[in-house]
Amino acid sequence: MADTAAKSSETYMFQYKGYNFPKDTVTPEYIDSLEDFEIRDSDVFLVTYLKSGTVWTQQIIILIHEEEGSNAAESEGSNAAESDTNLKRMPWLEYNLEGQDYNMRPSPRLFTSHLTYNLMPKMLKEKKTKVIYVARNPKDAMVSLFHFSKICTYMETAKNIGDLMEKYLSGQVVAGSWFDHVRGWYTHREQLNFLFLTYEEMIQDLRGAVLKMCHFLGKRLQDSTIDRIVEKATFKNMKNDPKANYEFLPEKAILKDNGKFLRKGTVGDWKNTLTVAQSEHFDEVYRQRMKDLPLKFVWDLNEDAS
Ligand SMILES: Nc1ncnc2c1ncn2[C@@H]1O[C@H](COP(=O)(O)OS(=O)(=O)O)[C@@H](OP(=O)(O)O)[C@H]1O
Repeated sequence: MADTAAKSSETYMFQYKGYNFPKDTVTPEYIDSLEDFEIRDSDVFLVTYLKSGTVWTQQIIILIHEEEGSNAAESEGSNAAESDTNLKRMPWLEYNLEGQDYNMRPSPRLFTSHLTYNLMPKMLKEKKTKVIYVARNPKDAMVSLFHFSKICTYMETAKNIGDLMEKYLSGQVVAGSWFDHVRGWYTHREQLNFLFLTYEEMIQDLRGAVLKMCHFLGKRLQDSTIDRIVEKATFKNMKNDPKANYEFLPEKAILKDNGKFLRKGTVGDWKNTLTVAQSEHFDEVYRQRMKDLPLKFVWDLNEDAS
């Protein structure tokens, strides 16, 4: 057994305020400091649970803001911060990997976060700050995590999907429970300036999702600009986009064994991974945990949301 697999979960993460942080990436003091982090009306937060389409939506939000500048001129793209990676342009609130002083960033500041609602800056609900929350059906998010755990240096490598599933369903993985994350954000949506999207609707209608985001962000872009954003956000193009594919991260920070952040980008890959019994067990837990939330997900592109 590989060294990494033999290590226990505690070697890789620590629990703080109900959330599981990867070890050595952040301190409790920094997380505490976020409570009073000064939010601006013009800030935009993208919030997701792990493996739910974060870097994809991040690319779209960045492009919407950059292309806005080039809209009138109908140019071939924006020159704004062209050399910067998406990580630099839209950093994680909780993992300040670039060591930026967030207070010094010019508006509008774009942030990414995997945090739960209760860990976010408390000013969030007092401001007009825009929050885009993207959720993915949890079977696919778990399968994505399963593969990611094999290439991610800050995570315990999953022994097998059954073992990961037990941990996933009880929230003993990085970022804690999918159920708690979605519930925490969804139930506070009316107190926030909030757009809820799903990974699956982005797969089914990427242009429609880009338009929804433009509308929410108050950006009126020309059709040709929207087309350009959609094109730059396709799986194929993002995979080859060095500023968006996260292959720029040094191995010690995240990816090992030449692992790819953009793996498959589909809906329903769980069907290739879970046994029928595992899937039924997942469904049972899902039914219990979600029974009072009016959320529906697409689990298979040939079926309606349920
Ligand atoms: N453009 C595009 N189109 C479709 N799918 C995409 C795209 N970009 C990223 N992805 C897929 O999103 C999954 C990674 O999720 P996250 O970005 O949330 O990962 S992370 O939590 O920030 O580590 C991961 O899903 P899986 O392929 O199922 O593993 C990525 O492939």
